Amino acid sequence: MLGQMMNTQLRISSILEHANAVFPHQEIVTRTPEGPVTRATFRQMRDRAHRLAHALARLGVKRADRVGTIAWNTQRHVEAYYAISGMGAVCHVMNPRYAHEQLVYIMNHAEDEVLLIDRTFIPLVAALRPKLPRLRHVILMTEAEAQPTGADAPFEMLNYEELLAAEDGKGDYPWPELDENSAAGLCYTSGTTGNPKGVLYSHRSTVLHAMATALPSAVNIAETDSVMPVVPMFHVMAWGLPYSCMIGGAKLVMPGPNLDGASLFELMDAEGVTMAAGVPTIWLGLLSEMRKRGRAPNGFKRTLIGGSAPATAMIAAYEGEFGIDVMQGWGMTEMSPVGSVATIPPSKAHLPFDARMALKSKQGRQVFGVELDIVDENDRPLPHDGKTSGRLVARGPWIASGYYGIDQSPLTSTGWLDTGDIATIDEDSFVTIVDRAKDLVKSGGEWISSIDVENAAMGCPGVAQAAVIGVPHPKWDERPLIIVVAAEENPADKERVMTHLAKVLPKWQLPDDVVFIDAMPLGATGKILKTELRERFRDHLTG
Ligand SMILES: Nc1ncnc2c1ncn2[C@@H]1O[C@H](COP(=O)(O)OP(=O)(O)OP(=O)(O)O)[C@@H](O)[C@H]1O
Repeated sequence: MLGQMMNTQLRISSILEHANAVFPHQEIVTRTPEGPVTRATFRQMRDRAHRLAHALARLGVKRADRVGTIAWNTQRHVEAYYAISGMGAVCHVMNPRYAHEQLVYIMNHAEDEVLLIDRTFIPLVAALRPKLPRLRHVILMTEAEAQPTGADAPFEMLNYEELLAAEDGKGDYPWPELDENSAAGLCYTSGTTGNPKGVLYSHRSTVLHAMATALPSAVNIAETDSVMPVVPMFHVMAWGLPYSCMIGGAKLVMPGPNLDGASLFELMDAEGVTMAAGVPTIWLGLLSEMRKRGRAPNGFKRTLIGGSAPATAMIAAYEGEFGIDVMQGWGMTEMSPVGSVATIPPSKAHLPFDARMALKSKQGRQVFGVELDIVDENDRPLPHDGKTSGRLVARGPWIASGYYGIDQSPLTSTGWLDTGDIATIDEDSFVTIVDRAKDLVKSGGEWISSIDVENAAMGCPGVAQAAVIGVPHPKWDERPLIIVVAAEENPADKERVMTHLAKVLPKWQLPDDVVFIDAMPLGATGKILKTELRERFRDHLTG
């Protein structure tokens, strides 16, 4: 017997219409790539998204066409998210930090017909343009009067505001009644091995992911919040925040291109940001700015840190020095991205500070909708005892079942997504990522977690950043090498780092050497690029 409830479809356009109906006066604030801070209400933004959809239709965009974006976190980019997906086309976000040949591959593979860009990326697109035969229009997201001409416009660009102005008075765009499984968004993983792979989100997966992440047991997004997604909109749809904030009714504060600690602090302070989200390297910058000023930005209460493991020392500094609640999130492009969030359950709230910080250093518990498990090499489930480690697998309605346009499956033999991470899960469902399988240091048949050694090093005074890699060793196959960026104040030296590590790690896990560098190489998403470090220091122990 079937239930008798309506089978209305989950669509991204319904998020926009809901926000317009229920939170019409809520604001989106942007520090634009041009500099000034702009603001609009959700209602104004919704009307502009309708006009953009009209304009794209006039340019010939049809259902299922791919429309690319290379843009910062801005109001116009959010409008593009809603207009493109709402009209039934596919919003293809691209990371401008990818290598040129990767971007050319991605855009040709996705067959983008129209591309929306910020002015920062004119030189980048000028270099790519001759290699993009399918691309019909490039739209520059800037004011009409700021549209470049002559040598500043090396290829033909339409102006975003002129396109919108031409649609004035047209009224609402008739959002099509799409099947909820229709494609809505496209994001390519960086593909540290081989070509990038496209993950194709649907309306259903996007809406469900946004609803689940907004829940109090996950990221907890409310109308009283002012949320700043520092995580770029070109990286896994800014972890779904442009959707979940409009479901929850939270004010959106978009930082544009300036992501240094001082710029973030100023905008957060002015806009009363209560919750901000980004990768660990961003929060190191903000932490040092807060220490310089001796205070946190006005109203700042919580931060969501994910994308790679935040050091326990940093979590403890946010909480201990500034009273800011750190939530760690774990996930991946193939998972829309959120899989788990670490928050302290009431049953553990009485624990001493260090024990609570240790719990927050785990990657947290699965959010509703996602099932997580660990398996052995034959895909057989392993015990959730907090000790046994295995390959972390996931399944759920916002987890990829394949890649766009290529015949390569990310699934295990039992149909779960293989995340490429090695993890333990305890009796309370807390997941601990031991390491990415490819980052584990394999020393004489034993595995050393680079995350554990990095965490230990980050607790050493005078260490600003630490990365551990496995390098070839004549006797043990691989041994850990630690690469350190020393803090400006009271910088650590080799002896201090090794003495500190010897106090907290077993002897066999101690790195064979400490190397100091001026700055960590960062990948396209702001994570430390271990592939580059491995390449650079491959011969360090063998000469
Ligand atoms: N909180 C976290 N703690 C530890 N690792 C994390 C965390 N969040 C994400 N990760 C790591 O990031 C991975 C997902 O990365 P993502 O999908 O963003 O692409 P990426 O880092 O660019 O990698 P690639 O494109 O090469 O697959 C996870 O599998 C995990 O290894």
